[in-house]
Amino acid sequence: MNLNVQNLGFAHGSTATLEGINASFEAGRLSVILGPNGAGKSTLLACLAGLRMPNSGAAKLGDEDIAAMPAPTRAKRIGLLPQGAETHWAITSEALVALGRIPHLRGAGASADDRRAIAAAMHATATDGFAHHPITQLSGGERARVLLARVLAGEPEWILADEPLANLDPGYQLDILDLLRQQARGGKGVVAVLHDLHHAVRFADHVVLLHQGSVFAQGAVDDVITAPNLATVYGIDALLSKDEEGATQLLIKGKMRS
Ligand SMILES: Nc1ncnc2c1ncn2[C@@H]1O[C@H](COP(=O)(O)OP(=O)(O)OP(=O)(O)O)[C@@H](O)[C@H]1O
Repeated sequence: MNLNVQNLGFAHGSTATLEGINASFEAGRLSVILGPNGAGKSTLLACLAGLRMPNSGAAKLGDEDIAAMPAPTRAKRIGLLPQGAETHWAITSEALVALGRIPHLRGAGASADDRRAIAAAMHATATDGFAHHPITQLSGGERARVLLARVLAGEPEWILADEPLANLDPGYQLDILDLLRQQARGGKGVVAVLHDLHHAVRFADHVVLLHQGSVFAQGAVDDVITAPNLATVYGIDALLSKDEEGATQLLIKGKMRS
């Protein structure tokens, strides 16, 4: 089942943020939304998660309008890791991850399934080592992984991650990207907003490049992350080539000279 947006428009007040967006995201793929600051990436992700109501068009899961889904159904099917998510109360990591099971609870406390899902999510994100530590005493990177574990614990069909690599060191960035790719290989739909073009080149199965609230290009990495597209959208001078194994390599040389 795919996640798709049809002629979607969204305005913050009277200012149009997204206009005429048509895009399709397939389960089993790691899709990446790219675009400069303010292009509308988070707003699009919020529409896909059903947290923003489009002013025109629709975001759909298969044929179902996401904005019209009952919230508990939506929360079971679509897990969102918001940008810059923070926690200000001293809940333990494990208790925070357990909150990801709320859509599944039936009032009788945690089931064996809940405990298994929580343990699996903490193991996958390497957060089990600080399961009993208060979240307020973790580093930014550790906290980011716990917040991702919370999404995974809900075992949603779709994982929407808004800048999931913020605060992570390079090693953990690769681990999280690997984890998101594994989730996609396992059949889930994964849509991540990223800023790092190198990561997008290396990990994305599908890219949607936004520019000023519209889709500038979408498709396979090699069709979207091209030197002319990067020059227009980001104003950067980039060189793309293939290495001896056929993998795309990106070199950002600098800003375009005007
Ligand atoms: N709550 C809001 N009220 C008014 N305008 C907003 C609000 N949230 C976002 N915007 C505006 O909508 C536009 C798109 O914002 P959005 O956060 O979707 O962009 P983004 O591509 O995710 O940016 P970034 O890479 O900086 O996170 C921006 O111009 C932003 O200023």
